[in-house]
Amino acid sequence: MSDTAAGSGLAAGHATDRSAALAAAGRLTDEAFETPTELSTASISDALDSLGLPGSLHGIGALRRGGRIVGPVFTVTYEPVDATGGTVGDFLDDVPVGAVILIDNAGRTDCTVWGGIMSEVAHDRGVAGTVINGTCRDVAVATALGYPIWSVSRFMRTGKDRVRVAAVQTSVTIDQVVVRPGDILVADDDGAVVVPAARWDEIVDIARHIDRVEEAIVETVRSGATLAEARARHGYHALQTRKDPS
Ligand SMILES: O=C([O-])CC(=O)C(=O)O
Ligand SMILES: [Mg+2]
Repeated sequence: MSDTAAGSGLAAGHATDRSAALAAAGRLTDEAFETPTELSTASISDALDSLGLPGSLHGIGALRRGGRIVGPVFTVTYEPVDATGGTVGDFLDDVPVGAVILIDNAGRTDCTVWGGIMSEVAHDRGVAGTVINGTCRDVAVATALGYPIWSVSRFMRTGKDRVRVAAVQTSVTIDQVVVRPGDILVADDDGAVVVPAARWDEIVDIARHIDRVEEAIVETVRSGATLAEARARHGYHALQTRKDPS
């Protein structure tokens, strides 16, 4: 058990080494995974558009402003239960350090799949954040911790006796976006977007190019051009236009 796990009083055997944890989370290792701090979900979404790739998770928004996460996805799928016995959070002991938990409860908003105890534990263990196709509660706890959450909504009725974990680390489909364990999720004030792990470097390069062009447009306007002139000069409209159908 590492010092970190000991210090937070967590169970022995929990993955605390980042490289091993990332490898366990999916197909990526630390070395293969650059995490640029500057790229926005908007730039990444435009980069995906330019390649004809899906990835933007429509309907899922930031619980509070100012959060930003980048990390490999640990997927969790929930299903409804008719009788008692279902619960939430059974998977949390297995989530590696640095992973982003992506929970698919089919967009259900009448009962939770995340709450304050889970925020406390995930925060202590160094989980990057939680993205939920569904709802969560105990938002004040997450806010006090600074633990970042993106979800469809917030609502206080528990998922206990209403849902249960059906699968972990299998592909999930959210808003027609197929997400595989180990794909890279980026989330900020504009929402959450997922990039296939194998396309990450390519998407990062394109997103950086888009950022540079957009900065040049603003500079061009500040130098005296009209917005129309600046956009035309730098090819603004075509930035995200599909160029390489795949
Ligand atoms: O029932 C839930 O949503 C879980 C919960 O409150 C918690 O983890 O504190
Ligand atoms: Mg609670």
